[in-house]
Amino acid sequence: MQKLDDGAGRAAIVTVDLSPFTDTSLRDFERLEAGQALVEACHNLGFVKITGHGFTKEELDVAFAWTKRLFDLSYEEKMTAPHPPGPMPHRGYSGIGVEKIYSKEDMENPDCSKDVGQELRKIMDFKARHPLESYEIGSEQDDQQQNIWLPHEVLPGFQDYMNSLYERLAGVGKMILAAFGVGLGLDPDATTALMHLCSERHCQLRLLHYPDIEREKLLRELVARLPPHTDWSTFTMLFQDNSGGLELRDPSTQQFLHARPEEGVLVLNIGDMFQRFSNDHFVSALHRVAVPEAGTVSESRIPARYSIPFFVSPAPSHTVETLPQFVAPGTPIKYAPIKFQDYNAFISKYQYQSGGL
Ligand SMILES: O=C(O)CCC(=O)C(=O)O
Ligand SMILES: [Fe+2]
Repeated sequence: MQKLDDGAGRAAIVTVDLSPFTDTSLRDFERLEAGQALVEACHNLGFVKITGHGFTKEELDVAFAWTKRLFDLSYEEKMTAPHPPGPMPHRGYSGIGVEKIYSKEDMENPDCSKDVGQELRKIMDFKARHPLESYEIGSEQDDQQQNIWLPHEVLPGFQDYMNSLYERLAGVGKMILAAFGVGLGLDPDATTALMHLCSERHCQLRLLHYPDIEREKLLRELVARLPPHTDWSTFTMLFQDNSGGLELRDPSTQQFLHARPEEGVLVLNIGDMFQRFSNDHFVSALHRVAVPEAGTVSESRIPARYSIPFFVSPAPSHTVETLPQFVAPGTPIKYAPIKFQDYNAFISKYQYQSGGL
């Protein structure tokens, strides 16, 4: 484990090496040490950088090359796999509309008022305007939502590659969850409950492209590529290119820390399900994608950014309950049990506003 300085004297995002869980030559005490470092980092901040996850630099280059190939297609080609209107199924391509400019106020006070009608209008507005495009992919074995693929001739090999990437990432998700179990010192029953937080058939792979932005637009107060939100999965594993901009909030200081891109490093943030399961031992991390301040940009455009988040999630029918180990007289239970699909239904009306799953 090493501590990194973010360069501005702020608290560092810890990096944990999980190779003891991928390298079979390593021993139990090394696994224990790595698992404990993971638990400690996520307890303190709600997010962590991870190495030793099993993906090589070359494999990540291939994943980003496919992602770029997808978004380089014409709009008409991408729209041969359109995300249907409404939240379900959450699959296929969502395009860029007219840009939404986020004010500093939007960034600091994401509005989640109770008026659903008004919220839905805002969501439509957000969807139509936010300056990014995405492609959502699930497991081919998902019994609730079917994938929406481009016709083979539009991008030959894309479907097969993305299916294999999904499978690999689901495996990494399971491995990381197991590492949490080791770090927490869970008994077998508690470990079984923990492992339900990752259903390999119900996770979600997202490909994201934030187009390049003219400096002029920055000057007109564009301050976010993605406004602050939490993810409502168990945790999110994210690979990013070297453009930068992902920031996660340190809950003790309320400061956003920049997850500076580093080759081969995966950024993990805790999601709402893990927060409920752990009774706030791990807190769902507020995060956003920022753009540089206009005054600091000398080029006429800031470059495009690509990222690949993978949302590790329980099965929709799974009821997420707080583990008794996290409840004590001083820390009473905070969350009622909830089915993941009910939580999703409740929260998905804010989907495009919150940018989550
Ligand atoms: O692009 C990123 O770095 C963040 C993406 C994200 O937070 C999300 O898709 O929920
Ligand atoms: Fe997110």
